[in-house]
Amino acid sequence: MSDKLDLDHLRQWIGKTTEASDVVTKYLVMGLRATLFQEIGEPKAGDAAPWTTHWCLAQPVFPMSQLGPDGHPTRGGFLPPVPLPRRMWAGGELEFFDSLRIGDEAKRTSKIADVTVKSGSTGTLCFVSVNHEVTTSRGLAVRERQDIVYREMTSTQGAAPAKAPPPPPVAQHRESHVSDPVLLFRYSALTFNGHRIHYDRDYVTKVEGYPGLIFHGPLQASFIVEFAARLRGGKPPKKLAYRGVQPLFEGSEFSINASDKNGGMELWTANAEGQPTMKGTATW
Ligand SMILES: C/C(=C\C(=O)SCCNC(=O)CCNC(=O)[C@H](O)C(C)(C)COP(=O)(O)OP(=O)(O)OC[C@H]1O[C@@H](n2cnc3c(N)ncnc32)[C@H](O)[C@@H]1OP(=O)(O)O)C(=O)O
Repeated sequence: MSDKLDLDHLRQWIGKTTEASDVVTKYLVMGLRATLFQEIGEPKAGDAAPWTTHWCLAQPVFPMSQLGPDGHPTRGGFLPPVPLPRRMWAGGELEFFDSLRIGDEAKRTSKIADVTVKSGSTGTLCFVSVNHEVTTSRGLAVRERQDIVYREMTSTQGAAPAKAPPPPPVAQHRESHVSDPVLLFRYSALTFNGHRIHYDRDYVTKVEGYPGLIFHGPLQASFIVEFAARLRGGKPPKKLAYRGVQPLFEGSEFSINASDKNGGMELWTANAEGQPTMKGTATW
């Protein structure tokens, strides 16, 4: 475990809150629909936005001088100053109560819920969980827990996997697309997310040691939510718990998969080899 991690200090951030609000616009909805491979249409005031539109709203805006080396705002403001260099979106839980609609003013309240340190197969991991609630004039729209993970640099990060992966799972429902850097750029722009691992190939390969640009966790979760809702006649899951299990890299086919289970669904995104990259369990 990293000796630089002062968990007692980092846990002083638990309970810290912040609020922000934003308006759902027609062009945001069109841009997100296009990025999620949906029909763009000509949306008008009052029309429902994609279910995870809240991730595009009221994102933190900082001057360039206050960004860290990874392109995110310097840590130690709302988020604790975790001294591990590689940030990832680990997973979370989403609950949907109402759609966001064009013209809505949405208010998000956020609270640091937990900070923990674990020892993973890839080294020391520091998880920061943030609870968010998004409301409109009609009431609560989305409640979520977002888990961010910070990883250390390891000398083996570029190494080949130690053992062969299991056979890929077979899905009852499957949709596939081809990814490219434009898709990732579009999602970074829609979410005002400056994280370099999504668009700066030199940085992601030479500094963070991954083999290529990385799909955003929330983009994969958005595909999962929209796929689940489509398979259930437009109704989003009441609850989706999801976890990124390995990075999904640019430049190849990827798929969104679902199988019915216990009245709900198991859903996952998968890479070109069919191996899951994000797994979720949805209930209605
Ligand atoms: C936006 C945005 C950033 C991004 O979008 S980054 C891209 C999306 N995210 C990913 O691609 C993450 C994919 N996942 C991984 O690379 C690995 O799963 C990860 C997170 C590095 C962990 O792998 P390990 O093999 O090191 O971990 P273990 O499986 O050995 O587990 C150790 C303990 O940690 C818990 N854990 C593991 N993964 C998760 C997870 N995703 N969420 C929550 N907890 C996790 C696991 O249960 C073990 O816990 P124990 O209590 O059992 O010890 C942006 O930055 O804005």
